[in-house]
Amino acid sequence: MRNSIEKLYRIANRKSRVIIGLMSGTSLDGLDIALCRVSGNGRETQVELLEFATFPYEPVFGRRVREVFARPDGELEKICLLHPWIAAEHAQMILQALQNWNVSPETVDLIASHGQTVYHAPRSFHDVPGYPDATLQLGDGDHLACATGIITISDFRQKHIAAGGEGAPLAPYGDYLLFSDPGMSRLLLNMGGISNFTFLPAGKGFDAVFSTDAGPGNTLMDAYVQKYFDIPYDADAGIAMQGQLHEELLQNLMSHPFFEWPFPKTTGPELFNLDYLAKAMNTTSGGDCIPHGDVMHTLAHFTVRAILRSLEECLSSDTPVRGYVSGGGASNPLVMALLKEALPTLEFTNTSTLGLNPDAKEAVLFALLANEMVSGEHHFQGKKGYPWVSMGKISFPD
Ligand SMILES: Nc1ncnc2c1ncn2[C@@H]1O[C@H](COP(=O)(O)OP(=O)(O)OP(=O)(O)O)[C@@H](O)[C@H]1O
Ligand SMILES: CC(=O)N[C@H]1[C@@H]2OC[C@@H](O2)[C@@H](O)[C@@H]1O[C@H](C)C(=O)O
Repeated sequence: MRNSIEKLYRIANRKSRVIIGLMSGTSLDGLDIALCRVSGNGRETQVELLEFATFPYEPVFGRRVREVFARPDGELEKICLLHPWIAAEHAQMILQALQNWNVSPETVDLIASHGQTVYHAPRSFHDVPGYPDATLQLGDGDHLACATGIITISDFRQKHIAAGGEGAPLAPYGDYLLFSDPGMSRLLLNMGGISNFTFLPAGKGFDAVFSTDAGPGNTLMDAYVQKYFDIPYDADAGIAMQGQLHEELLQNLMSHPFFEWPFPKTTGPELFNLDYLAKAMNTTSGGDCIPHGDVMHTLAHFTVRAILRSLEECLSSDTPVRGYVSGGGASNPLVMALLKEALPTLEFTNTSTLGLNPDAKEAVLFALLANEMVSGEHHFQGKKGYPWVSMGKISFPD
């Protein structure tokens, strides 16, 4: 153990570290693996993305995780079995990726593993008296460390909650370290299963940052076409484009108290799922016979309307700001067209114009959080819901 601590101390004191960042999202499509060279820390952090790949999951992964994913009745034994099993699956993918890249595991200093969120329950959602905000990610760090021989930092979200946050979004930490700009306010919008964004006011400190989950990104559209078309997602919004907006359904979708909850707030497929859609359709006149294309078109509007509702909190029409999108929703032409229509003065590009592959952004985030955990020297001024703390648990291979 002493050797491991001494090794970690040496890693912490080096000018740069080789860190593998991992992210597995709510679409359960695959594991993002980002091999990074991270230099410095705090606002002096520099990241070089050496390699990136998304390793697609075998169907068995999605099948097994979905037995508990976002389900309040998830069976304890399945959750227990998934924790080491997901870690073993991820370890195998990491070792395969390193082999593909001709990189020896011995040259990797740290793994930074988000794991797989299976349940996210902020108090505003679970509403169980006497219980705190809570979240659960599976894929145990000790198993990852033993299987790869690499010191592993994992389970980042627990410390965020312990220090006063809701466990998410964590993107603002990485966004602030890498992308805050003295001369231009920036909006980093991630449209994955759930949409979340970070607003970085020009030249301001971390305490001026605004970040929140906004609502469903792709998760409802994906779930709908998976159920009615047996396809993973509506590629290029082909189905949605054939439909039209059903205004009353959109109003009903937007009527949930979530959209009035105070900021920052977090959510997940625990709330935004097909039951949520069914309830909205049941309260819509003729809701049981809305054509699939109209439902999908309306869900695209829902994704954008939810984002706009949260943006009202931090953007005014005369705020000069540059927008950068990430997440698969950025590939949805209908969502992007509706965004641009609603925000005509906000030019959206993606983080590749800032030197970071948008597909790798979330995995790189966890590499940054691990870097701050082991080598960070700065405690930036946080604010309610955004504590600046070291996040993650350390697992040694021996
Ligand atoms: N060409 C496309 N047209 C429409 N939608 C697309 C396209 N490509 C990707 N998507 C959407 O992006 C999703 C995958 O993106 P991403 O990996 O960001 O989601 P995610 O893993 O759920 O992210 P997160 O974990 O942040 O929620 C797909 O399920 C789909 O909804
Ligand atoms: C509990 C959880 O896994 N939340 C995810 C999810 O996916 C997007 C959004 O909801 C975000 O809050 C978060 O992930 C990103 C990486 C974050 O923490 O910033």
